[in-house]
Amino acid sequence: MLRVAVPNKGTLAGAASEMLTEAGYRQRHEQRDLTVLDPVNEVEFFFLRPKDIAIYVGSGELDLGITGRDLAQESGAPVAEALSLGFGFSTFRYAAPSGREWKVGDLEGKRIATAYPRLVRTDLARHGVTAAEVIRLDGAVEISIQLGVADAVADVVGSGRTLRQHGLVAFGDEICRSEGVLIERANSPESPEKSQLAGRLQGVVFAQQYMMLDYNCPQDLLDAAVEITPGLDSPTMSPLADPQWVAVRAMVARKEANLVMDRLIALGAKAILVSDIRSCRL
Ligand SMILES: Nc1ncnc2c1ncn2[C@@H]1O[C@H](COP(=O)(O)OP(=O)(O)OP(=O)(O)O)[C@@H](O)[C@H]1O
Ligand SMILES: O=P(O)(O)OC[C@H]1O[C@H](OP(=O)(O)OP(=O)(O)O)[C@H](O)[C@@H]1O
Ligand SMILES: [Mg+2]
Repeated sequence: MLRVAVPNKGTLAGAASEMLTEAGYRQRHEQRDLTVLDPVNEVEFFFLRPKDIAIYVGSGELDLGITGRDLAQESGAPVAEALSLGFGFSTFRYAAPSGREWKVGDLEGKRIATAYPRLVRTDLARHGVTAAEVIRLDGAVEISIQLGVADAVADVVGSGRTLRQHGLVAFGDEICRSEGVLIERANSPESPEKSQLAGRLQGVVFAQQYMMLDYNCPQDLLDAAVEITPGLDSPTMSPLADPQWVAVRAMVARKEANLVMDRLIALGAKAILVSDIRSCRL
Protein backbone atom coordinates (compact mmCIF):
# COMPACT_ATOMS: atom_id res chain seq x y z
CA MET A 1 0.00 0.00 0.00
CA LEU A 2 1.48 3.37 -1.08
CA ARG A 3 1.43 6.00 1.73
CA VAL A 4 1.03 9.60 0.57
CA ALA A 5 1.00 12.90 2.53
CA VAL A 6 -1.39 15.68 1.48
CA PRO A 7 -1.69 19.20 3.02
CA ASN A 8 -4.60 19.24 5.46
CA LYS A 9 -5.07 23.05 5.44
CA GLY A 10 -3.67 26.25 4.04
CA THR A 11 -3.09 27.52 0.53
CA LEU A 12 -2.03 24.21 -1.02
CA ALA A 13 -4.67 21.93 0.53
CA GLY A 14 -7.58 22.53 -1.86
CA ALA A 15 -5.58 22.39 -5.08
CA ALA A 16 -3.64 19.29 -3.95
CA SER A 17 -6.81 17.34 -3.17
CA GLU A 18 -8.52 18.49 -6.37
CA MET A 19 -5.55 17.32 -8.41
CA LEU A 20 -5.59 13.89 -6.72
CA THR A 21 -9.35 13.61 -7.32
CA GLU A 22 -8.83 14.48 -10.98
CA ALA A 23 -6.16 11.76 -11.10
CA GLY A 24 -8.76 9.23 -9.97
CA TYR A 25 -7.97 8.98 -6.25
CA ARG A 26 -10.36 9.02 -3.35
CA GLN A 27 -10.09 12.14 -1.17
CA ARG A 28 -11.66 13.06 2.17
CA HIS A 29 -15.20 14.44 2.44
CA GLU A 30 -14.83 15.50 6.03
CA GLN A 31 -12.32 18.36 6.66
CA ARG A 32 -11.18 16.87 9.94
CA ASP A 33 -10.30 13.40 8.63
CA LEU A 34 -6.59 12.71 8.97
CA THR A 35 -6.48 9.62 6.76
CA VAL A 36 -8.35 8.27 3.74
CA LEU A 37 -7.96 4.77 2.41
CA ASP A 38 -8.28 4.24 -1.34
CA PRO A 39 -8.42 0.43 -1.59
CA VAL A 40 -9.04 0.37 -5.35
CA ASN A 41 -5.78 2.20 -6.07
CA GLU A 42 -4.01 0.74 -3.04
CA VAL A 43 -3.08 4.15 -1.61
CA GLU A 44 -3.50 5.52 1.90
CA PHE A 45 -3.58 9.33 2.14
CA PHE A 46 -2.45 11.17 5.30
CA PHE A 47 -3.66 14.75 5.75
CA LEU A 48 -0.87 16.60 7.54
CA ARG A 49 0.26 20.16 8.19
CA PRO A 50 2.08 21.34 5.03
CA LYS A 51 5.13 22.23 7.08
CA ASP A 52 5.44 18.68 8.49
CA ILE A 53 5.08 16.77 5.24
CA ALA A 54 8.76 16.78 4.22
CA ILE A 55 9.70 15.45 7.66
CA TYR A 56 7.46 12.38 7.26
CA VAL A 57 8.59 11.76 3.68
CA GLY A 58 12.27 12.39 4.50
CA SER A 59 12.10 9.89 7.36
CA GLY A 60 10.84 7.22 4.96
CA GLU A 61 7.60 6.70 6.91
CA LEU A 62 5.58 7.98 3.97
CA ASP A 63 6.46 7.25 0.33
CA LEU A 64 5.36 10.51 -1.33
CA GLY A 65 4.04 13.91 -0.27
CA ILE A 66 2.62 17.10 -1.73
CA THR A 67 4.00 20.29 -0.23
CA GLY A 68 5.54 23.64 -1.20
CA ARG A 69 9.13 23.75 -2.46
CA ASP A 70 9.92 26.44 0.13
CA LEU A 71 8.56 24.30 2.97
CA ALA A 72 10.49 21.25 1.76
CA GLN A 73 13.74 23.26 1.67
CA GLU A 74 13.04 24.84 5.05
CA SER A 75 12.50 21.44 6.67
CA GLY A 76 16.09 20.38 5.97
CA ALA A 77 14.70 16.86 5.51
CA PRO A 78 16.35 14.58 2.92
CA VAL A 79 13.71 14.83 0.20
CA ALA A 80 13.82 15.20 -3.58
CA GLU A 81 11.27 16.71 -5.97
CA ALA A 82 9.60 14.09 -8.15
CA LEU A 83 7.27 16.50 -9.99
CA SER A 84 6.28 20.20 -10.12
CA LEU A 85 2.52 20.49 -9.82
CA GLY A 86 1.78 23.89 -11.40
CA PHE A 87 -0.16 25.43 -8.49
CA GLY A 88 0.67 27.38 -5.32
CA PHE A 89 3.16 29.66 -7.06
CA SER A 90 4.85 32.10 -4.69
CA THR A 91 8.17 33.75 -4.03
CA PHE A 92 9.95 34.03 -0.71
CA ARG A 93 11.42 37.51 -0.25
CA TYR A 94 12.85 40.05 2.14
CA ALA A 95 10.62 43.07 2.78
CA ALA A 96 10.92 46.20 4.89
CA PRO A 97 9.10 49.53 5.35
CA SER A 98 8.78 51.47 2.08
CA GLY A 99 10.34 54.92 1.74
CA ARG A 100 13.95 53.91 1.28
CA GLU A 101 15.99 51.72 -1.04
CA TRP A 102 16.80 48.54 0.89
CA LYS A 103 19.62 46.17 0.00
CA VAL A 104 20.32 42.78 1.58
CA GLY A 105 23.53 44.22 3.07
CA ASP A 106 21.40 46.71 5.05
CA LEU A 107 20.12 43.79 7.14
CA GLU A 108 23.42 43.65 9.06
CA GLY A 109 22.60 44.15 12.75
CA LYS A 110 18.83 44.18 12.08
CA ARG A 111 16.03 41.92 13.40
CA ILE A 112 14.35 39.85 10.65
CA ALA A 113 11.07 38.10 11.42
CA THR A 114 10.21 34.95 9.45
CA ALA A 115 8.47 31.59 9.60
CA TYR A 116 11.35 30.14 7.52
CA PRO A 117 14.49 30.67 9.65
CA ARG A 118 16.62 28.08 7.87
CA LEU A 119 16.06 29.60 4.42
CA VAL A 120 16.80 33.06 5.81
CA ARG A 121 19.97 32.11 7.70
CA THR A 122 21.32 30.31 4.64
CA ASP A 123 20.57 33.29 2.39
CA LEU A 124 22.04 35.83 4.83
CA ALA A 125 25.23 33.77 5.08
CA ARG A 126 25.40 33.69 1.27
CA HIS A 127 25.27 37.50 1.29
CA GLY A 128 27.91 37.73 4.04
CA VAL A 129 25.43 39.17 6.57
CA THR A 130 26.67 37.76 9.86
CA ALA A 131 25.15 39.92 12.59
CA ALA A 132 21.41 39.87 11.83
CA GLU A 133 18.99 38.43 14.37
CA VAL A 134 16.43 36.01 12.94
CA ILE A 135 13.14 36.10 14.87
CA ARG A 136 11.05 32.98 14.27
CA LEU A 137 7.30 33.57 14.02
CA ASP A 138 4.59 31.15 12.93
CA GLY A 139 2.54 33.39 10.64
CA ALA A 140 1.11 36.88 10.06
CA VAL A 141 4.78 37.89 9.79
CA GLU A 142 4.11 41.17 7.94
CA ILE A 143 2.63 42.77 11.03
CA SER A 144 5.69 42.13 13.21
CA ILE A 145 7.44 45.36 12.18
CA GLN A 146 4.62 47.66 13.24
CA LEU A 147 4.32 45.67 16.46
CA GLY A 148 7.97 46.44 17.18
CA VAL A 149 9.57 42.98 17.25
CA ALA A 150 11.41 43.23 13.91
CA ASP A 151 13.01 45.73 11.49
CA ALA A 152 12.44 43.62 8.37
CA VAL A 153 10.71 40.38 7.38
CA ALA A 154 11.30 37.48 5.03
CA ASP A 155 7.99 35.99 3.92
CA VAL A 156 5.96 34.33 1.23
CA VAL A 157 4.64 36.72 -1.43
CA GLY A 158 1.72 35.66 -3.62
CA SER A 159 -0.15 38.63 -5.07
CA GLY A 160 1.86 41.13 -2.97
CA ARG A 161 -1.34 42.42 -1.37
CA THR A 162 -0.31 41.66 2.24
CA LEU A 163 3.00 43.52 1.81
CA ARG A 164 1.27 46.59 0.36
CA GLN A 165 -1.36 46.55 3.10
CA HIS A 166 1.40 46.85 5.68
CA GLY A 167 3.46 49.51 3.89
CA LEU A 168 6.29 47.10 3.05
CA VAL A 169 8.38 46.70 -0.10
CA ALA A 170 10.14 43.55 -1.20
CA PHE A 171 13.87 43.83 -1.93
CA GLY A 172 16.82 41.68 -2.92
CA ASP A 173 16.68 38.64 -5.19
CA GLU A 174 14.00 36.04 -4.56
CA ILE A 175 15.24 33.73 -1.81
CA CYS A 176 13.09 30.92 -3.21
CA ARG A 177 10.62 30.50 -6.09
CA SER A 178 8.06 28.04 -4.87
CA GLU A 179 5.17 25.98 -6.16
CA GLY A 180 3.41 22.82 -5.09
CA VAL A 181 5.68 19.81 -5.60
CA LEU A 182 5.46 16.04 -5.26
CA ILE A 183 8.34 14.89 -3.05
CA GLU A 184 9.93 11.57 -2.23
CA ARG A 185 12.76 10.57 0.09
CA ALA A 186 16.13 11.52 -1.43
CA ASN A 187 17.86 8.61 -3.16
CA SER A 188 14.90 6.29 -2.58
CA PRO A 189 14.51 3.51 -5.15
CA GLU A 190 11.98 3.79 -7.97
CA SER A 191 8.83 1.73 -7.46
CA PRO A 192 5.95 0.96 -9.84
CA GLU A 193 3.47 2.27 -7.21
CA LYS A 194 5.23 5.65 -6.87
CA SER A 195 5.66 5.94 -10.64
CA GLN A 196 1.97 5.25 -11.21
CA LEU A 197 0.85 8.06 -8.87
CA ALA A 198 3.45 10.46 -10.28
CA GLY A 199 2.38 9.52 -13.83
CA ARG A 200 -1.27 10.19 -13.09
CA LEU A 201 -0.46 13.58 -11.55
CA GLN A 202 1.81 14.43 -14.48
CA GLY A 203 -1.13 13.69 -16.78
CA VAL A 204 -3.36 16.13 -14.91
CA VAL A 205 -0.65 18.84 -14.76
CA PHE A 206 -0.07 18.48 -18.47
CA ALA A 207 -3.80 18.51 -19.25
CA GLN A 208 -4.17 21.77 -17.34
CA GLN A 209 -1.46 23.40 -19.44
CA TYR A 210 -2.85 22.33 -22.83
CA MET A 211 -6.13 22.45 -24.77
CA MET A 212 -7.45 20.44 -27.70
CA LEU A 213 -8.04 22.45 -30.85
CA ASP A 214 -10.27 21.24 -33.72
CA TYR A 215 -10.88 23.12 -36.94
CA ASN A 216 -11.67 22.74 -40.61
CA CYS A 217 -9.09 23.91 -43.08
CA PRO A 218 -9.13 24.34 -46.87
CA GLN A 219 -6.87 21.71 -48.44
CA ASP A 220 -4.63 24.33 -50.11
CA LEU A 221 -3.93 26.10 -46.77
CA LEU A 222 -2.92 22.97 -44.86
CA ASP A 223 0.83 23.63 -44.83
CA ALA A 224 0.35 27.10 -43.33
CA ALA A 225 -2.20 25.74 -40.82
CA VAL A 226 0.16 22.99 -39.65
CA GLU A 227 2.83 25.62 -39.07
CA ILE A 228 0.42 27.44 -36.75
CA THR A 229 -0.67 24.24 -34.95
CA PRO A 230 2.17 21.73 -35.14
CA GLY A 231 0.73 19.78 -32.16
CA LEU A 232 3.06 17.91 -29.83
CA ASP A 233 4.28 15.44 -32.43
CA SER A 234 2.11 16.01 -35.47
CA PRO A 235 -1.53 17.13 -35.89
CA THR A 236 -4.27 14.63 -36.77
CA MET A 237 -5.84 15.14 -40.22
CA SER A 238 -9.21 13.66 -41.19
CA PRO A 239 -10.89 13.94 -44.59
CA LEU A 240 -14.24 15.73 -44.79
CA ALA A 241 -17.09 14.85 -47.19
CA ASP A 242 -16.11 17.95 -49.17
CA PRO A 243 -12.72 17.03 -50.72
CA GLN A 244 -11.61 20.69 -50.65
CA TRP A 245 -11.60 20.65 -46.81
CA VAL A 246 -9.73 18.74 -44.06
CA ALA A 247 -10.49 18.46 -40.34
CA VAL A 248 -7.41 19.13 -38.17
CA ARG A 249 -6.93 18.26 -34.49
CA ALA A 250 -3.91 19.40 -32.43
CA MET A 251 -2.98 20.19 -28.84
CA VAL A 252 -2.08 23.83 -28.09
CA ALA A 253 -0.67 25.49 -24.98
CA ARG A 254 -3.59 26.92 -22.96
CA LYS A 255 -2.09 30.39 -22.77
CA GLU A 256 -1.60 30.54 -26.55
CA ALA A 257 -5.02 29.16 -27.53
CA ASN A 258 -6.67 32.50 -28.35
CA LEU A 259 -3.71 33.79 -30.33
CA VAL A 260 -3.65 30.55 -32.33
CA MET A 261 -7.40 30.87 -33.06
CA ASP A 262 -6.87 34.47 -34.27
CA ARG A 263 -4.17 33.28 -36.64
CA LEU A 264 -6.24 30.34 -37.94
CA ILE A 265 -9.30 32.47 -38.64
CA ALA A 266 -7.11 35.05 -40.42
CA LEU A 267 -5.69 32.20 -42.51
CA GLY A 268 -9.14 31.00 -43.62
CA ALA A 269 -9.87 28.10 -41.22
CA LYS A 270 -13.46 27.57 -40.04
CA ALA A 271 -15.40 25.90 -37.22
CA ILE A 272 -12.57 26.32 -34.71
CA LEU A 273 -13.37 24.55 -31.45
CA VAL A 274 -11.26 24.52 -28.29
CA SER A 275 -11.90 22.05 -25.50
CA ASP A 276 -10.41 21.18 -22.13
CA ILE A 277 -8.36 18.05 -21.64
CA ARG A 278 -9.10 16.43 -18.29
CA SER A 279 -6.07 14.15 -18.16
CA CYS A 280 -3.63 12.48 -20.51
CA ARG A 281 -0.64 10.16 -20.76
CA LEU A 282 1.88 11.10 -23.39
N1 LIG B 1 -0.58 33.75 -0.75
C1 LIG B 1 0.02 32.67 -1.22
N2 LIG B 1 0.06 32.46 -2.55
C2 LIG B 1 0.66 31.35 -3.02
N3 LIG B 1 1.25 30.41 -2.26
C3 LIG B 1 1.22 30.60 -0.96
C4 LIG B 1 0.60 31.72 -0.37
N4 LIG B 1 0.73 31.62 0.95
C5 LIG B 1 1.38 30.47 1.18
N5 LIG B 1 1.69 29.86 0.04
C6 LIG B 1 2.42 28.62 -0.11
O1 LIG B 1 1.75 27.63 0.63
C7 LIG B 1 2.66 26.91 1.43
C8 LIG B 1 2.41 27.21 2.89
O2 LIG B 1 1.07 27.04 3.09
P1 LIG B 1 0.30 27.88 4.15
O3 LIG B 1 0.88 29.23 4.35
O4 LIG B 1 -1.09 27.84 3.74
O5 LIG B 1 0.56 26.97 5.36
P2 LIG B 1 1.09 27.38 6.75
O6 LIG B 1 1.30 28.85 6.80
O7 LIG B 1 2.21 26.48 7.11
O8 LIG B 1 -0.11 26.95 7.59
P3 LIG B 1 -0.93 27.93 8.47
O9 LIG B 1 -1.32 29.08 7.55
O10 LIG B 1 -2.09 27.10 8.89
O11 LIG B 1 0.02 28.32 9.55
C9 LIG B 1 4.04 27.39 1.04
O12 LIG B 1 4.54 26.55 0.03
C10 LIG B 1 3.80 28.76 0.49
O13 LIG B 1 4.75 29.16 -0.50
O1 LIG C 1 1.03 38.22 -1.34
P1 LIG C 1 -0.29 37.77 -0.84
O2 LIG C 1 -1.20 37.24 -1.91
O3 LIG C 1 -0.96 38.80 0.00
O4 LIG C 1 -0.06 36.47 0.08
C1 LIG C 1 0.98 36.43 1.03
C2 LIG C 1 0.49 36.03 2.38
O5 LIG C 1 -0.14 34.74 2.32
C3 LIG C 1 0.46 33.88 3.29
O6 LIG C 1 -0.16 34.00 4.51
P2 LIG C 1 -1.24 32.94 5.06
O7 LIG C 1 -2.59 33.30 4.56
O8 LIG C 1 -0.75 31.56 4.81
O9 LIG C 1 -1.22 33.25 6.60
P3 LIG C 1 -0.01 33.03 7.62
O10 LIG C 1 0.89 34.22 7.47
O11 LIG C 1 -0.67 32.99 8.94
O12 LIG C 1 0.67 31.76 7.25
C4 LIG C 1 1.87 34.43 3.41
O13 LIG C 1 2.48 34.04 4.62
C5 LIG C 1 1.68 35.92 3.32
O14 LIG C 1 1.35 36.46 4.56
MG1 LIG D 1 0.71 30.52 5.77
